Amino acid sequence: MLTSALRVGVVGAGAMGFDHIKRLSGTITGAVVSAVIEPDEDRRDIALAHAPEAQGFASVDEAIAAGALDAALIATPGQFHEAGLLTCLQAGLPILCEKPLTKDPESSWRVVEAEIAGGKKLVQVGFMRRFDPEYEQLRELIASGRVGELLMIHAVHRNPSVPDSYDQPMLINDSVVHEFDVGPWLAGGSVTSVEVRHGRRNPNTPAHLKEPILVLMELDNGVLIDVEMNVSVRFGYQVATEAVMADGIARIGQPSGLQVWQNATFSIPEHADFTTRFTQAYDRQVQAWVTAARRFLTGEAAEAVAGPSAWDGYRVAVCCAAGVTALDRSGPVPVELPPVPEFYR
Ligand SMILES: NC(=O)C1=CN([C@@H]2O[C@H](COP(=O)(O)OP(=O)(O)OC[C@H]3O[C@@H](n4cnc5c(N)ncnc54)[C@H](O)[C@@H]3O)[C@@H](O)[C@H]2O)C=CC1
Ligand SMILES: O=C1[C@@H](O)[C@H](O)[C@@H](O)[C@H](O)[C@H]1O
Repeated sequence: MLTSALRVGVVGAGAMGFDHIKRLSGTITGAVVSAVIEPDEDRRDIALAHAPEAQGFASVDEAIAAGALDAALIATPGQFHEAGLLTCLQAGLPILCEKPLTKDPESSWRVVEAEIAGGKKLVQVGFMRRFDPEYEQLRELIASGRVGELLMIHAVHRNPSVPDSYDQPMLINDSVVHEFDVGPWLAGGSVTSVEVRHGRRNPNTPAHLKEPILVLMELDNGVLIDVEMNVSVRFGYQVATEAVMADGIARIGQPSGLQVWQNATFSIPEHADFTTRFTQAYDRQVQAWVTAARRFLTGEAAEAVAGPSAWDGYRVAVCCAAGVTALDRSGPVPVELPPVPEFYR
């Protein structure tokens, strides 16, 4: 039974894991980083310097065997998520797992099956856009019908640049993965097909990539969602959405902040990367998860989840698989999902 702060073990102390460690040690209430689980010793030591109450471990098994955590935040690269999830589920730990849930639909399904077998909802997936205040407002506006029925969504997802390790499927699996979650969440429907179009290549695009791409999702309620996925824009990081409704439009993700007029020029700052664009979303996501995990461990709640579930992670993995197929095929690729298991309804 949990009587004090939630002891969180952070698995993976790279870019996102380190960011979450600082968040958990600073802004989040009701939690403490009790374990930094990271095979790279240098990274582990740097992270431990920001988590004064934490012990360091090289693997999840060691940390669990030492009884060092009440809950796990998984921030390893996607291909390692399944192993970490299955180990933590086996130990009955609440888990916040960074996106994607796992690397493909088959492994995501195994996680869904393991969670159902355990009988408790323990897995929350880090689709943090659902916690961004503007996305929340847009969803509420669409659902209210105040501007009429939703017809289409236009989305842009622009990164200034990407590392050499970022390959063509990552346009889908690492980046559009967010739109596959948040688009249907906004529109209140389920994706039935995905199409990818390649237009003129950006001369700034790294030699091994072919982009920008345009991704078109068709939903079962007739709504179309298009996403410009563009990872060589140079000017900054931009994620913006326009919802077209019967009686008007609504936009989120527009530049805001200090406006400057100088030398016959008007400027507003733009984000350089996702860490500032989605600061509030990450903070609110982690706080909601900590609160839910605490309520679960004290017996006040039946589940440890306050956001996207393992089912959402599976559903998105199926969309990503269709999206990767669509990268090399003309026309729409169908998305076929089994019925939502009773456990997730
Ligand atoms: N929600 C968002 O906006 C973002 C989410 N992410 C997600 O966060 C996750 C991590 O991404 P990054 O931090 O960029 O990766 P990274 O490569 O910077 O860090 C990953 C760390 O995990 C460690 N690691 C690898 N295998 C491990 C294992 N079995 N146990 C413990 N540690 C292990 C590595 O040594 C490394 O330090 C990915 O799933 C990625 O998709 C990344 C960027 C933004
Ligand atoms: O998850 C993220 C990165 O991994 C990805 O590479 C970016 O495109 C996304 O905008 C960011 O939120």
